[in-house]
Amino acid sequence: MIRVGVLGALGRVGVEVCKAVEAAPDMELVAALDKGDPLEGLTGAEVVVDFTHPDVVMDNLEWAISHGIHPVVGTTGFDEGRLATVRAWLGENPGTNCLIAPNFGIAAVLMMHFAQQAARYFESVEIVELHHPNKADAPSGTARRTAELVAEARAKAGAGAMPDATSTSLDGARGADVDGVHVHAVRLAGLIAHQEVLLGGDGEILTIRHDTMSRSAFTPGVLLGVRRVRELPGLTIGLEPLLDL
Ligand SMILES: NC(=O)C1=CN([C@@H]2O[C@H](COP(=O)(O)OP(=O)(O)OC[C@H]3O[C@@H](n4cnc5c(N)ncnc54)[C@H](OP(=O)(O)O)[C@@H]3O)[C@@H](O)[C@H]2O)C=CC1
Ligand SMILES: O=C(O)C1=N[C@H](C(=O)O)C[C@H](O)C1
Repeated sequence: MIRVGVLGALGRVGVEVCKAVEAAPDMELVAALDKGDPLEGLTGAEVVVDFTHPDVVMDNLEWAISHGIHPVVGTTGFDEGRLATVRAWLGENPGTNCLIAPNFGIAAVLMMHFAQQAARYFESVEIVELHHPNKADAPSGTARRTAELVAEARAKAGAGAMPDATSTSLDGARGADVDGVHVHAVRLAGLIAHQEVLLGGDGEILTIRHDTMSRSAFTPGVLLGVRRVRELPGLTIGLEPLLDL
C-alpha cells in the first residue's frame, strides 16, 4: 500500500483526488489537509499530492522534500526559477523525487504532444485557453507549457518569427507572449478547463481542441504519478515520460 497525503483536500480537484486515492486498491489516504492544517499532518505519508495555490505550493514542497516525502504536484505557477529551486531542494535530499505536471488529464497531455508535433509545419501558432472564472492564475499552466513546447519545436526546426504586422493601441489585445507564442486567456462562467491550439498555414488551418468535462479526468493521471514517482529520479516535468511520449 502506498501511503498518500493530499494538500488542498477540500478544493475542486483535491476532493476528486481524495476519492480516487480512497478507491485505489494499492493506496491508503493517510492525510487529507487543507488551508490552516499543519504540514506535520503529512507525517507517515510516502507521497503527497498538491492541488493548492501557486502562492503556497513552494512552502509545501520545501517541507515535503526536506521530510523525504515525494510530491506529485498539480498546482500551477511554475517558472524556470521555481523549478531550479525545487531541483536544488531535491539535490539536498537525495532519494526524494518530485513530479510536477501542468495537466494530469491524459487527453490534455496528448493535445500538448500533438501541438508540439504539428508546430513546425505551420507559419502561425496561437493558443486560446478557456477556464472557469474562479481560476487563480492566467495564463493556465497548460497553455504556458504548450507554448513552450511549440516554441521549442519551432526553434529546433529553424522556423522563423510568425507573421504579424499588427500595431496594437490597447495593451493585452494580442494576449501574452510566451517564448514568441501568443496565449489568450478566457474566463467564463460555465466552463471547466479547455484549450485550443490554432495552427495556420497557406490556405488551411488545423485546430487542436481539448475539453475537460469533469475534474475526475485528472485523477487517473494523478494515480499514475503516485504509483511511479518513487522510481523517477529527481524532478520530472509533465506526465509525458510516464505515458512513453
Ligand atoms: N495539473 C492539473 O492537472 C490541474 C491543476 N490544477 C491547478 O491546481 C490548483 C488548485 O486548483 P483547484 O482545485 O481548482 O483550486 P481550489 O481553490 O478549488 O482548491 C485549492 C484548495 O487548496 C486550499 N489551500 C490553500 N492554501 C493551502 C495550504 N497552504 N495548504 C493546504 N491547502 C491549501 C484552498 O483553501 P481555500 O479555498 O480556503 O483557500 C482550497 O481548498 C490550481 O493551481 C490549478 O491551476 C487544477 C486542475 C488540474
Ligand atoms: O485551474 C484549473 O482549473 C486548471 N488548471 C490547470 C492549468 O492551469 O493548466 C490545468 C487545467 O487547465 C485546469
